[in-house]
Order: sequence, then C-alpha cells, then structure tokens
Amino acid sequence: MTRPAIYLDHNAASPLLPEARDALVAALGVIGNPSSVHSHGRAQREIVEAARASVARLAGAEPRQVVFTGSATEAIAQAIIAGSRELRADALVVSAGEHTAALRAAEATGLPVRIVGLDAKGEIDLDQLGTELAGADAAGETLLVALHWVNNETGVVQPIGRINALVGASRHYLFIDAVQAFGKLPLDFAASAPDMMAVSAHKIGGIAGVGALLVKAHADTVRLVPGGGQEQGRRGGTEPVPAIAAFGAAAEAFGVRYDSNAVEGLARDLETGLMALAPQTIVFGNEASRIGNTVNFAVPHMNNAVAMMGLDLAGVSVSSGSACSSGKVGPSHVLAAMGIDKGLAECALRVSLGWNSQGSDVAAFLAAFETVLARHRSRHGKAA
Ligand SMILES: Cc1ncc(COP(=O)(O)O)c(C=O)c1O
Repeated sequence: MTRPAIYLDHNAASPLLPEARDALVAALGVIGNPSSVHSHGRAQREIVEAARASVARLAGAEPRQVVFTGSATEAIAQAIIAGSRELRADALVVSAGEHTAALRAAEATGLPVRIVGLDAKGEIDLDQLGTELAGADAAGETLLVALHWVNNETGVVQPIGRINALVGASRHYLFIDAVQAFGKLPLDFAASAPDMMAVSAHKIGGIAGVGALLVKAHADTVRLVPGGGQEQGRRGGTEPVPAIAAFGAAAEAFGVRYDSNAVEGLARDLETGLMALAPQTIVFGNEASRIGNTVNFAVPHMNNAVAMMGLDLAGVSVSSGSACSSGKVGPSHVLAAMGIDKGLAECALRVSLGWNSQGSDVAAFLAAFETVLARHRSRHGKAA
C-alpha cells in the first residue's frame, strides 16, 4: 500500500516528532520494569519520571499530578467513571459537543447525565451550565461537570476562563478534556479550576497508546484500573516506558516544532482557496474563537464520503466528522448540536494541519479538491 502523500488529519493523530522517535528507540534498548528496585528497574524509572516532568511542564501541572494512562480515552473514563464514584457525584453534566469518549463514559456511570447544548457558533451554552449548577445547589446535589476545551471536529475553543470561573466558584467538580488544546494553548492545570484534565500523546507527536490524567490531590483516589500500585496506586499496569519516553520528548519538542502563527496562516490560505473554488462553502464554527489548525467545512450538496474518496484517490488524507470513531463516516453529533441540518452535516469535511504542514500541502489539497469539485459539478450540475 502506498502512503498518503498529503496528510491533513492532525486532529486524529499527529505524525511522530523526530525527537519522540529518538526517545522511543533509545528507551526500547533499556530493559527492565520501572517498578523493580534493581539498577535496570531504576533506569526505567528515571525515564518515566523525566517524561512525567516534561508532560507536567507542558500542562502547567506538578509532576505528581500526572498519571500516565493507556490513552486519553482511558484518562477520560477514569475521570468520569471512577471520578463520579470517588467524588460522590449525584449526576453528571456534559456538553453535547463532547468527544464520544466522554459521552460513553458518562452513560456508563449509570448516573443521571444532564446535557448542556452548544450554540450555533459551537460554543457551550454557559447559561444552561449556570442553570444546572444552580439547580443542583438547590437540590443539594454534587455534580461532576465534564467539558472539553477545544472541539476536535470544529476547532472551536470553548470559553475556558468563564467555565473555570463558573464551576470553580461552586462546590461541584470539573473535568476538562484538554486533548486538542494540549501543546497548542497554554495550560495551567495546577493554578486553574479543573480538578482533573485529560491529555493524549499522539496529538502532540508522541505515539498512540499513552495519555495522561492530570489530577489534584483531593482527587487522588480516582482510580479505574486497580493493580500493582503503579502510578502511586492511581493506575495499575506496568508503564509502557518507550511510549512514555516518546510522550515526554514530544512534550518538550512540540512547542518548538509547532508554529501556531504559521499553521493558522496555512489554514486561512486554505479557507481563502476553498472560497475561491466554491463561494458557497460554509466553514463551521468560524464565528467563534477557533484553534488555528482546524477547518471544518461543507460545500452544500457535495457528500463528504464521496468527496473524501476523491481526495483519498489523489493521496490527500482528511477526515469527515470525528476520525476517532474508527472509520465511521456519518453525521456528526457536534454539528447536529450546533443546529446544522443533517443534509449539510453529511457534506462536512475536516482538514487539520500540524507541526509539519507546509504551503505545498495546502496547494495540493486545493488542487485535489478542485478535481473533486469538477467531477461533482459535471455529475450533478449543481452550482456547487
Ligand atoms: C477531544 C478528544 N478527546 C479525546 C480523544 C481520545 O484520545 P485517545 O485517542 O488518546 O484516546 C480525542 C481523540 O481524537 C479527542 O480529539
């Protein structure tokens, strides 16, 4: 199989950073188990703790607040399933725009799940959140509020300052899915309101199979995987040292490699090019504050599965909806929550750029898209 020439799906997985690859390969040569007290074990432990310090630095956390997990999905499940149990939550509040990792975890708690909507811009409805908090206060209930910082589909940056102020000032608990914000926006876990936060390695140039839950001391009992006392008893299972080493190296290097102004410039060029090719293109979330790397758009009447196939044939990899739902091509729950009609949502394509994206990638995407568009116009005769 030939490798795709143009990769524009960084929100699904970022290409491995060279620094992370080097750290991975070096750690593969170190034998032992980090729990062992002998010198081999200690060498492994040193790698894990150095990586923990690096991840903590990028997250604005203290190293002891970082618990390595098998993925962000697992970290989210730990925060929501174990968190609601250990923190004695009576109900959960999630937004309609959460990643399925959070939505499914919330359902799995068996507790009442209250869903706060998104507005047409893609922002979480904070009035509704305020109403939920006030209602819980009146009923004497404790809530676990689980919200995301940056939406993986639209790139909308949620009003995190206001969320932190609102929930932080209450007696309820706050979990933030910071997977798409990590490395791209300044995180200050230790000094901000969230009780727990989830981040992932493979969105910042590490490898899939490792994530982290950031936890404050009062939530230290939040445990999902019991076992041999690893991660200070907060997550059982021998640590995947090479993957963690790569995570640490990526956390150190991502900020240097990822030039947010340059990436944003490329994304704006891409939007300008799209508008020139198809002036009726709709860019979702563009009235809200957006992370610079994500363009989620639709050309009305041009089905995304067909468009993606055309792009794929040209060697250009983009995503429709959420690529995390393993190959699923279907209407997005995020766009539905924004009130986008199903027909238009089925035309949505997500382009996400990253640390190694270049102007030539944008040009190649636009050239391939022009071909896809021409085929669509010749078949349907729609003024697409
Ligand atoms: C916002 C968000 N949360 C959670 C996840 C899940 O991360 P992981 O693949 O590490 O389980 C993703 C993956 O795309 C994501 O974008």
